[in-house]
Parts: sequence; C-alpha cells; structure tokens
Amino acid sequence: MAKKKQILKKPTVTKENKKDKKLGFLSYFKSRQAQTIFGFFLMLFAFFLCTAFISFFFNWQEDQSTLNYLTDKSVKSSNLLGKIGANLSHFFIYDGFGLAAFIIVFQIFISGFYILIKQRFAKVIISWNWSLLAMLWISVTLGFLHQKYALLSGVIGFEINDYLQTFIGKTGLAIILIFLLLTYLIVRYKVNIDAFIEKMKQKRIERAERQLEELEYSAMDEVVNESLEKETISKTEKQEVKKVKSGVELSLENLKPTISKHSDVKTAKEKLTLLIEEKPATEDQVEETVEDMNDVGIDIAIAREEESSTENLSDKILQDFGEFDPTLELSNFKFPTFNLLKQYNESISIDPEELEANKDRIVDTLKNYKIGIAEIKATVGPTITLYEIVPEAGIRISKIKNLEDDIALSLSALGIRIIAPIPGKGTIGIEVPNKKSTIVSMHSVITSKRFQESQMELPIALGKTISNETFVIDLAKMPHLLMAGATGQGKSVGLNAVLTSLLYKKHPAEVKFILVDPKKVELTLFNKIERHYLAKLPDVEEAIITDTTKVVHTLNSLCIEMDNRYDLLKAAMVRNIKEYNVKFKQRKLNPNEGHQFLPYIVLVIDEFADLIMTAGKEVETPIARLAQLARAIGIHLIVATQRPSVNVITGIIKANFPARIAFRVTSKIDSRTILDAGGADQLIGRGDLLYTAGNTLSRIQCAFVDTPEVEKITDFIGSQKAYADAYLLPEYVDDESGTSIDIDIADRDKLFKDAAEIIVTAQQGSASLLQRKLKLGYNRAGRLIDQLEAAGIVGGFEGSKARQVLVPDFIALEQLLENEKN
Ligand SMILES: Nc1ncnc2c1ncn2[C@@H]1O[C@H](COP(=O)(O)OP(=O)(O)OP(=O)(O)O)[C@@H](O)[C@H]1O
Repeated sequence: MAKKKQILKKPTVTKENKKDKKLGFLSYFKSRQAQTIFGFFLMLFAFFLCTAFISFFFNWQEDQSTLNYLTDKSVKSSNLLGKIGANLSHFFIYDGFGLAAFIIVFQIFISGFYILIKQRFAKVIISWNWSLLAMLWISVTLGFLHQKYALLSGVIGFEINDYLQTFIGKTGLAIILIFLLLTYLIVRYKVNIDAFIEKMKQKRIERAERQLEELEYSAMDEVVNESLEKETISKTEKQEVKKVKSGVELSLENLKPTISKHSDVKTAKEKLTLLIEEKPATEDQVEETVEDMNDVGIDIAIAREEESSTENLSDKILQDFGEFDPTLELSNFKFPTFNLLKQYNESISIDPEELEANKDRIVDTLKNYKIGIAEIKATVGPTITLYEIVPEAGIRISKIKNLEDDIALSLSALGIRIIAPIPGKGTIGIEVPNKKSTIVSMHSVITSKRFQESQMELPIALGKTISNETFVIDLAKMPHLLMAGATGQGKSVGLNAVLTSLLYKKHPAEVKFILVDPKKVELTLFNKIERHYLAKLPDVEEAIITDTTKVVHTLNSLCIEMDNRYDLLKAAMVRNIKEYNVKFKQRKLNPNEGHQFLPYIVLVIDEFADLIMTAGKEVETPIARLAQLARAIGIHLIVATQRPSVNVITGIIKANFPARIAFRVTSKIDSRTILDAGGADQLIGRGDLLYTAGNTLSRIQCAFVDTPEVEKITDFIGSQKAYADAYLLPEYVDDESGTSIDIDIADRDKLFKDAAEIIVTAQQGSASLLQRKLKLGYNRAGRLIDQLEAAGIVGGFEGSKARQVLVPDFIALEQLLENEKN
C-alpha cells in the first residue's frame, strides 16, 4: 500500500519540479522573505495613502492648481504628502470614489496584513471584490444624498447617480440603492431573516412571561385583599350577630370566611389557566407548567429549539468558490471546428432500375427453391439496400437461411447477408450491396443532432445505419471494444473515427488516450496532442507506444492506476467514476487526501495480434485484468486486430469484451471468433461493418475520416495552450529485472559456462539459442539467461528482441569468470 502511494505521488512531484525550474528567478517572489517585505510595504503604503487622503480634504482646493505641475520643483503643494499625495488623492477621491476611497486604503492595509499572516490568496481577492461593490454603492449613495458636495461622491458616484436619475428618477434610484444595500448585507454578512424572526418571537415570549408574573402577583394581592376585606366584614357581622343571636354565632362565623376564601381562589385560578392555555396556541415550542396554586411562585419552563448549523465546510467552499471546474486550467480550450472535416456528396442515389432488377432476381431465385413471397420492401442505405421479405404462410425460415449461399450466387453479388428473421420484425432481410456506394463522411455524423445532443459519457459516432441514421454508441457503457478486420478493410479509419468523435466532444481534462501502435505509422498524428489528450509513463519521451516492452510496462502501470483509483473510490464511498467526479466537483472530497478529478482513460491498441505474438501472457494478463475490473473506474480498452484467430482473441479476452466491431474478414471462422456468428466474411469492405454489444448485430457504414482531416484536427488542438506535460501514469517497476541479480554463484546451473560460451560466440543473448544448442527445455534456458544477466554477460530483458551481449569475446569472458572466483 505504501509502495502504491509512493508511486501515485511521484508524477506530481516531477510536475512541480519542472514548473519550479521553469519559473526560475520568479520563485524568489514566492519565498516567505519576499512575501513579508511585500506585506509590510502594502501596510505602510496604506498609511501613506490615508494621510494623503485626510490632508486632501483640507487642502484640495488650493492644491488643484498644482496638480498639473508634478515635475515642476518651484510649485509647492499643501498636502502633507506633497504633490504625489495630492495627485493620488485627487485621482482616488476627486476623480474616483469620493469619501468611499478610504475603503481602498483599508483594503490595501488588510491585503498586506493577510499576506503577512499567510492567508489564502483567494480570501484577499474575495475581500477586494466585496469592497469594490461597497465603494460603488457608497459613492453613488453619497452622490444621491449630497449632490452639492461632489467631493463626497467623487466623479464616479456623481456621474452614475446623474445618469441613473435621468432614467428611473430620484425615487427609483432610492429604491434601487436600498435594495442593493439589503442584498449586500444578506449575501456578504449572511443576514438571516429566520434568526431575526426567532429573536422577535423570543422577545414576545419574555414579555408574556413578565405579564404572567405580574398577573399572578396581582391575582394573589386581590385574593389577600379581598379575604382581608371579607374578614373585616365578617367580624362586624359577627359582632352584629353576636348582638342579636348568640346561639348560631359559631356556625356563621365558620362558614362565611371559608366560602368567600374558596370562591376567590377559584377566580384567580381561572384567570391564570386561561392565560397559560392561550400561550401554546401562539407559541408551540413553548412548554409551560403551572404550579399548584397553594404555592405562590410560578415556574415556566421553556423548551427552545436547538440552534442547528446546516453549513458544513464543503458547502461553504462550494458557496465561496462554486463547483470545481476540471476544465479551468485550459478554460480557453476550443473544440475543433466542423470545417476541419471534409464534406462529400452524401445524397443517396436511388436507382429504380437497380432496385427493380434486384427485386426480380430475389423473387425468381426464391421461386426456384419453391419459396413464395407475400410482400417485399426495400430500404436503401449508404452502401447496401435491405430487402425485407414476408414469405408466404407455411414457409420455414430455416429453409431460407440454408439457401443463403445459393441465393447469393443467383444474385451474383458480393456481400449478400441474409438475416432470417430480422429480430423483432418477423420478416426476412436480404442485404444487397449498392452498385454505387455513398461515402459517409465524418462531417455528417459529427454534425448530426443525435451526436451533438448526446449526453453520453464517451460518445462515439461510428457511422450510419442502413436507414441512414447516425449510429452513436457510448464507450463508457460498452465498456471495452474489440475490433477486427482483414487488412485494408477500414480498421484504421474506424479507430480514427472513434478518436475523432471523442476529440469533438470531450475536453482534454475529461479524457486521456493511451495509444499503442506497433505498426508505428497509424497513430503518429496524435503525437501533436500529447500534452492535451495523451497519457504516458513518466520519463518516457514519446507518448505513443510502439515498443512491446513499453506496452507491458504501460499495461502494468495502468493496473496500478486502476488499483489507485479503486482506493480513491473506496475512500470516497462511491461506486463508480461518475459518482466520484460529481462528488469531487461538489468539493466533498479533499484534494489534500489524494483526491483529484479523474479523467476517463481510453487505451487503444492498434495491432493486438502483433503484441500477443511477441509478449504473450505478459500482455494478456494485464489486459484481461483491466478488462475485467476497469469499467467502474473509467478505464476503457479498444483493441483492434487483423487476425481474429482464437490464439489472439483468447477466451478470457473475448469474455471481457462484450462490444465487438467486425470489418470484413477472410473466413467464416474468423467471423465466428469475433462476432460469435457468421456475416463478417460477407461484408463488402471499405468501412462496411457489423457491430454487436452482446445481442443483435447491426450493419453500419463506418464514417470516413481521412489522414489529412485527422492532421488538421490534431494541428488545431495542438496549436492551443496545453498542460505542462502529458497525463502521467504511475511508475511501474519491473519485478523481473530485479530478481536475477541476486542469483548466487554457487547456485549456478552446471551448464552455465557452456551457455556463456555459446552466447558470447554467437553474440546473441536469446534463450531459444541455448534451447537449440544445449537441447534444453524453455524453463532451464530461461534460468540460464537470468544467471548470465546476473553475471553481467548479457543485458536486461528487451521484450521481443534478443538481449544484448555485454562480453565481446572469449578472452574477456575467461577474465570475467576468473575475477568472479577471486
Ligand atoms: N468508412 C470508409 N468509407 C470509405 N472508404 C473507406 C472507409 N474505411 C476505409 N476505406 C478505404 O479503405 C482503405 C483502407 O482502410 P484502412 O487503412 O482503415 O484499412 P485497415 O484495415 O486499417 O488496413 P491495415 O490493417 O492494413 O492498416 C482506405 O484507404 C479507404 O480508401
């Protein structure tokens, strides 16, 4: 894991180093020392300006005449900071923003301070932006309020004010100014109207509490007063009754005060409950408890809602800086224009005679085999015409299918394909090539609405269908593409069409290509866009790979990249690259933790057979691994081959490449290998292809893009500003090169010396030579070669080439072996 991380980090380090070197002397200005000096300078300059401004307000009238004599020594200025002070103040206050110009002073001071305390540069910029807005508002408002004192608003405030008043009048301007002020406060200081409402409610509750307390006391007072009053009354009554009837004295005495007391408390209680019940109706978060009326005090418990903060760090960054834009570094990048692509005459010419003749022949041929036709319909495409036949009732479809070759013979046309039945239609299709085929230009498919409006991740405009509709597929969904076709049938043009489609739709930040071209000529044009669109291993000169060893390294490096990306996805808790990038754009992933925007990587191998022949398993294993696992993390493979035989397209590769394109191949077997069905052997070539993504076969005429067109496109892109380097893949350390070095002399094979002599004599370091001469198995010969490498007799592994022999002759070999013994 640690090793992986190191590998992941390496490219960034090299990038930065390179940048630093380029910057050269500029790097001093990045140093802390320079920053400190600059910070102090700004703060003192602010002080200078402040003094000049204040002085200007007292002397501006006198100094006005001296402004034009800046260099004249004889003219003196009354400003405390001389003529420079007077001129600067005149510029900022009189010609500029008036009183609001003091904000500039404050801003310069703050900027200096921010630089001193190492605040982020973005923060400085943001505060300048806000201040400029505030300055404009203040100067316009001062201009509005004090039109006579133009000095307060400056020329800018005065003029804007004057201009706006003629349009919207005084009242309109006043409303606008108030609105702008409110907007500024709400956005800048995040004035929250909810908090304000909350405060108001709080105040109301407190007031109610106070009222309640007062009421309680007054109620109690009433009770006490009334009872006292009544007690006095009862006393007098008692005395009166005493005077009249001494017998009932006691009972009267006991009853009266009790009754009066009881009823009084009840009224007081009623009053209280009424108030308390009213409150929750207006304030539902407030919970109140009323204590027993026997206790004098009342306790009101208020449960307030907890304050919550919905703003987390990522939301804040998002608010301050907006969504992350991966295209920002090349924000001026222009996509290739349509006029770089050639236009052809693409109107399909329908020859009614040809159609009629073909129809007649089909009907006659089928009649010969006793197949009756109920209906026949023709659809004319760019290269072929599809005749849809509805056979008469009772005819078995397999019968027609079996007669495919006979029908083709009778129609005497190359490239007849019979589709029996057409999936989902219940008719039988016979595809017959047109005598005159129409070229489908890249221009027509790229400009088509279907392609332009497609929302696919990696859209590819492959060509046109039989019904002349543009055929657009998504590479991201495939997720890998296998392409086969005999030589000269349009494979390279097909690959170029795929690459061109992506160049027209995807920004350099969104997709990177790894191009493997063992033929060395087909993809060289793409070298020009290396720093825009290509990915490569660090420390490799050419991004386009032509050498087998480098292919092996690149594939293994891509596997490391895949593992790294999976780690990133895991850390981000997302399932695929799309979700990851969305999360990254929303600034929910911290770049300091290794997260970065992940571009799609498309690996294109132009001649796969060649690679498999020379490197075999070394290529097959990483390809199979990538094909199995890479879909979720945005690595897609396009593998093209001339020889679609089973030893090239092995079972494991086939199983992981569900999308296949077959150009014309030479045999039915090849067609079966690539498509799991016949048909590719009956195509007519020149870009005529069959595409399958696992279920149905579609016949497409591939879009034609010529080398000069590709050149123009790559020139167009290549001439624009590019990244500092190609997209760097993680470094791959070849395990094999290290193992043999440690082989002990004592553990050497008995035939070591013989082998060394053979190799030195032949000056050719190959295991097969040893196999032949010493009659050894491959494994033992391989071990011997490793031991020879450890002894310094042959050089390192060089892919398909024989190893270099480092010892020139027998004498040197004897010497070397002697030295070893000592
Ligand atoms: N889509 C197309 N429309 C019209 N003509 C085409 C188309 N594709 C290919 N051709 C013609 O076929 C020729 C050979 O095409 P291409 O170079 O792509 O073949 P290839 O299969 O890559 O051959 P090789 O494997 O030898 O490189 C082109 O020069 C062109 O004239």
